[in-house]
Amino acid sequence: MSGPVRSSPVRSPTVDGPPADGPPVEEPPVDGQAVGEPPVGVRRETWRALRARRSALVRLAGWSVAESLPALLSGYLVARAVDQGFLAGRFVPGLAWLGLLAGTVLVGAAATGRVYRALGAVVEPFRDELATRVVSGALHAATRGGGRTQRAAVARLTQQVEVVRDTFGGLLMVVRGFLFAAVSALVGLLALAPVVAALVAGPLLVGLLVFVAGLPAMVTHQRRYVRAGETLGESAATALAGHRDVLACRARDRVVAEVDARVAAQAAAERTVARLTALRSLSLGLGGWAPLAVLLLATGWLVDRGVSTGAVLGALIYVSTGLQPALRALVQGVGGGGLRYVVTLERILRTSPSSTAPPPRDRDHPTAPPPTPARPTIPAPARDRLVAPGGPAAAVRVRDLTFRYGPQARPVVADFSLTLAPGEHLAVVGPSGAGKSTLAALVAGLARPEAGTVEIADTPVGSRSADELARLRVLVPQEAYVFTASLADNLRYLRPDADDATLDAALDLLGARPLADRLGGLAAPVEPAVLSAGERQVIAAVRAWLATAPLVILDEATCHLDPRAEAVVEEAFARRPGTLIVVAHRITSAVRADRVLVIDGERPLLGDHRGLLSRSATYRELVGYWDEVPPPVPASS
Ligand SMILES: Nc1ncnc2c1ncn2[C@@H]1O[C@H](COP(=O)(O)OP(=O)(O)OP(=O)(O)O)[C@@H](O)[C@H]1O
Repeated sequence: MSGPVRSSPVRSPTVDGPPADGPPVEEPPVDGQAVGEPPVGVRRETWRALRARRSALVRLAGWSVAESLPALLSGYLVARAVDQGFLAGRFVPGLAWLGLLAGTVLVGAAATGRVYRALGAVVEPFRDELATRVVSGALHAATRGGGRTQRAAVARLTQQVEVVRDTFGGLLMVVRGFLFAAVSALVGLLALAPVVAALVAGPLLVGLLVFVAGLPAMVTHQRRYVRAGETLGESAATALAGHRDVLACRARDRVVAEVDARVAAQAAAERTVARLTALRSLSLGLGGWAPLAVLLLATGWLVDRGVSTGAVLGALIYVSTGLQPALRALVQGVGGGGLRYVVTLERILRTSPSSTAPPPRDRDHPTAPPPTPARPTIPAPARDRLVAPGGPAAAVRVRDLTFRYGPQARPVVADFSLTLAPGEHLAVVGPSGAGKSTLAALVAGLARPEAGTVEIADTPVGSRSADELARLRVLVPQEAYVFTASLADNLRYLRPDADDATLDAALDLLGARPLADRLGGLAAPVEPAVLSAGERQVIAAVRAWLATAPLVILDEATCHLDPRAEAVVEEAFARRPGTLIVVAHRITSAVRADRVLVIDGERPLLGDHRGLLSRSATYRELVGYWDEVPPPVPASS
């Protein structure tokens, strides 16, 4: 029974703790960003990246000066061409001034290529740093969390690194472009006539102020929009990954409603972001268009005050070809890519630890992995209860088992002990990823523990051959193995001496008769590819039921069957002589078992269904996913 639609954290289970049971531990969200929080370290990180590349920035500035030459001289040269050339009837000097302007344009174009080269020297190392940070963060998280990286999270983060790279480069270009264009234009205007510069600078400043004042709100809503997109993605991915559980626990409507709500939230956030673009248009209108209007309106007044016609024309050129495009690029670049830069970098910094900060180490053993917290083992009274005094030997005895998937990984099973009496029926439940299948593999002798022992029928399973293990236990995994041969051959695989009557009886008992009839009887060929997952599970279940091994472990082996067919199979196994462990994915499996082992992080518990309902919040939470059971038993029962 795994927790549906809940992506559980990787936790190390041990079996049974004290009866008291605290509230379930909630995993902190991957990103704890609350909407409206100020950027975390984005400014600091950006300055650090810029300071670390000072020489590249100096080169960038140098080439930017050369690139800005046309912006600096255009109005001035045009004014000269008009005043000293064309208006005075002297075409050759007029054309010479324009020729000079063409020369500056060529110089500027040549410098633009160099600008991009210098830009790469600033942006690319920053991107590499972030990529390193993301990858090492994911590796550390994986080694802390049991060996598996969150592939979706890493893919998302690396995609975000590319977004930061692009937007960082874009931001540098537009801010730099605006600064050089604005300074060039203002210097040019001052050279033409200081009064013209004053007329242009006023509205330009107002437009800039409006834009800067609106930036915090834009950042907040952009962040909300990004977060909404991610929440929607996570929610949809979880729902997809858990669709089997969702259907099994009839939670479809609830999950659809949840995903719908996320879609609506993202749409609302996107609408707000779109509305805020109006603020950008306002600042562009004030800073870019108002100076033009002011100049045109003031033309007569300027000429009366002795400003030449060429100077007025030159001023218009400064505004329309220099200031206005640069301001538009700034407003659009900062309001679009710039906001994405802030929000995306902020998320990377939150999600991935700094690569310069080493992971915590044991001081005495510098190469030791991070310490894992001590975990409780089954207390003695609980262990004793499982074996009747003076009764037969234990069917399964697990002692102090510890297992991890890699030397640096956190243990999935730690100091785990458990004893099952012969004939006992145990259900193992817990959220997805809690370690149920790992435990099943360890008990079956398929995984080798780092420490501890497993005995089945008083026989240690460690270093046994496959044949010896097959005599001790049968493990039926979720993906049933069926091979191309007759149905009878498939069923006899673990018990070659079974006669047809035995096979027929097993088929009837496990509810597999309709399938056998449809296939054409025991002698009919079985083609695995044309069977459904449920049909393959039925065949594998009958085969396991026929085996003579004293222990059967069903690891979600009936998950593709409907509840009624599953009940038939499990009841057949429960009546079969021997011990049964069921990794359960429906509450009915837990209700049927003698005992239930709840694996969930640091507080695993062992008990029966009713007892666990009254004393385990985790168990109640798991049960709450299913609507096919009666409400929890009150604490007094
Ligand atoms: N081959 C593997 N390599 C590395 N880590 C693994 C491997 N198999 C499982 N894990 C990790 O071990 C932990 C326990 O996994 P396990 O499959 O035993 O959980 P489970 O409770 O059976 O989950 P589910 O109900 O989803 O099958 C998880 O964190 C999982 O990511």
